[in-house]
Order: sequence, then C-alpha cells, then structure tokens
Amino acid sequence: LDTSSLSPDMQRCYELLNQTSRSFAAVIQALDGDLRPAVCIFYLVLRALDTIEDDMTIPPDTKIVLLKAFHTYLYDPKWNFTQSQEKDKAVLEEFPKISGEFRKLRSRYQEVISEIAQKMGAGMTVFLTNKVNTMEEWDEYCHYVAGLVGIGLTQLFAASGLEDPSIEGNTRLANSMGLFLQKTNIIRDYLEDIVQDREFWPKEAWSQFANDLRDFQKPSKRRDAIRCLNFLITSTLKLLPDVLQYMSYIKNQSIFNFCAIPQMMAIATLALCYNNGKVFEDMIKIRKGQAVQLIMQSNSSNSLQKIIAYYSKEIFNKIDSTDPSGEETRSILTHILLVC
Ligand SMILES: COc1cccc([C@H]2O[C@H](CC(=O)N[C@@H](CC(=O)O)C(=O)O)C(=O)N(CC(C)(C)C)c3ccc(Cl)cc32)c1OC
Repeated sequence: LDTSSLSPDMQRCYELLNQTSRSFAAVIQALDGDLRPAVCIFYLVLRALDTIEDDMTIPPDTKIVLLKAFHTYLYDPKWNFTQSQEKDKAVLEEFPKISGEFRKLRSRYQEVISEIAQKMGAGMTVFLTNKVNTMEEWDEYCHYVAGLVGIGLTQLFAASGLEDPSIEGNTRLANSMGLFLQKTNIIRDYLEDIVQDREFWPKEAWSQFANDLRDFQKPSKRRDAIRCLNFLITSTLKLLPDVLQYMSYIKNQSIFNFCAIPQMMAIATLALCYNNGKVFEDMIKIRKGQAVQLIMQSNSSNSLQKIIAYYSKEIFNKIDSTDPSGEETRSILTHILLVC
C-alpha cells in the first residue's frame, strides 16, 4: 500500500495494523475508497479494547472502568494506557495517534465505531467475572465481542456508498458472521485458553461429558472430549446458511474478499478440528499453503459455495457412527450441501 501521501499518524496506524494482524491486514488494505482508513481505524480501536479485556494484570474494577469508558477515549486527544503487558500494547500506548485519525473520519463512520465500542465495552464487563454457562450465554458473549463487529462493519459498508444502504437491515446475518468466526476461534483455542486459566466453552456443552472443562486434557477422557468438541462444531455449523445469505448481498469485490476470506479460514479450521483429538494436545492452525489457496479462491459466491461444499463433505466423511451428535451433524451438512 502506498502510504507516502498519508499523514505520519495514518502511516503509523497502517504499521500498527500490520503488526497486530498477520494475513488479515492485507485484505483490509485492499478495501476500496474511504472504507480502507475507516476499517483500519475500526480494527485498531477493537484491538485496543480487546487488549484491555485480555490483560489479566489489570485489576477487575480498574478494567470495568476502562471498558465502560473506552468509547469516550476516542474523543480525548491525550488518552493512552501505558500499564499493559500484552503483546499488542503499542495500540494502547500510541492510542492518541489512532484517536486523532478516528476524529478525522466522516461523522457517520465515527458514530458507528464509537457506538460499537460503547456496546462492546459494556458487554465485556458482563462476562469479566461470569463464565459462559448456557448455549444462549455463549451466543450473548460472542455477540458482544464479535457479532457487534459484524454489525458495525455492515453499517460502515452501507455508509461508504460501496454497498446498497439496505444491507444495514441485515443485523441478524451480520451478527452470525461474527459468531461463526468467534465460535470457531473458541473451539480451536481450547488448550491455549485452558493453560491461561480461561474458559470459553459453555458449561451446558461440556457438563454433558465431564465434571470440569479441564478434564478434557486427560487422555482417559479423550472420547468425551471429542464428543463435546463435535457437539460445539455441530452447533457452529448451523450459522453457515446465514453466512452464505449475508455474502449474497455483497456486491463490491474488495468488500466481498474482506468478508469471505476469514469465513473460509474458519470453515477450514472447523473441518480440521472435527473429531480431532489434537485440539486437546496442541495449538491447531490450518497450513499456510492451504490458507493461501483459500484466499486465492474466495472471490465469488459461487467459489464460496464450492469451498463450503468441499469442507462440508470432509466433515461428513469424518462422522463417527457412535457420536451422539452424529445424526444432527449429518442433517445440518445435508442442508448446507443442498444450498451450496
Ligand atoms: C462482517 O464481519 C466481518 C467481515 C470481515 C472480517 C471480520 C473479522 O475478521 C477477522 C479475521 C482475522 O482477524 N483473522 C486473523 C486470524 C486469527 O486471528 O486467527 C488474522 O488473519 O490475523 C476477525 O477474526 N475479527 C475478530 C472477531 C472474530 C472477534 C470479529 C475481526 C476483527 C476486526 C474486524 Cl474490523 C473484522 C474482523 C468480520 O467480523 C465478523
């Protein structure tokens, strides 16, 4: 991206974007028009909020104040936070550069980003102290940290003039775009979260198979662990029709690629995780070469349907006849293969 004509602060924002997100930064920088800087800033604002939520060295009552007030810092030219130990702490230390560029965005873009930041910060405080119990609470948590991102982005797309303003009405579909990504990340990151003493797998799911979520690390509990894993993957696959429907409304090629690539990485991750005990042994990541191939292919609804059909068949062929969710998994995949 040629940033030479941009202000020093905006150049720094693109550097921070490339530092905080590996493959994804490239698709943000490929966005058309004034959507590119708006999404870059939105991503960094969200990264700053996420860095506060993730930082276990911040005392809970300080964290609650920071999360609830965070949206106001967008309008405070001096605000930054230098006490973070997280890997992405630079976005908090250099926040004045991000908020300065934020205040230069069109007012509608500012309105969307600050409203999402306000709702997300408030929602995060609800789950700071409470674990996720029911499947409904799992949806609620994922709405706060990811569904709102889908909704906010959809509002930015509509405001940019690059998409039909009516897509702003697709709130449920936009929410599902976030839930699909977040639920996939939570399923994939079981071990990484458990070793950091964090639990995002809903109790309503794991309590069917164990007395404690940590039990799934034990080889003796591997059968129950995989049954819980397959149960959660089956629940997440139910979002795929919404993802396909959301994508069918997107007309701008740069926005299509920006939305499609993370969803394709997620379905490939779910296929890899399904019935795979490695989820409980080490960090699972789809191979870089596979990811690049997916990125190259994710440019039209037709190619999306082909990729989703490919991974749906891969999961279908892995279903274990003794798995209690097996019937449900088969039925959802059959439905998906019909619409693909
Ligand atoms: C319509 O909605 C979307 C359309 C396109 C992309 C995303 C979504 O995709 C990335 C993709 C991304 O960030 N990939 C990482 C890979 C990884 O972190 O494992 C990357 O390539 O660095 C992602 O994961 N999240 C984080 C949340 C899921 C919490 C929202 C995210 C964070 C900020 C923004 Cl602005 C966007 C997204 C959307 O959000 C739903």
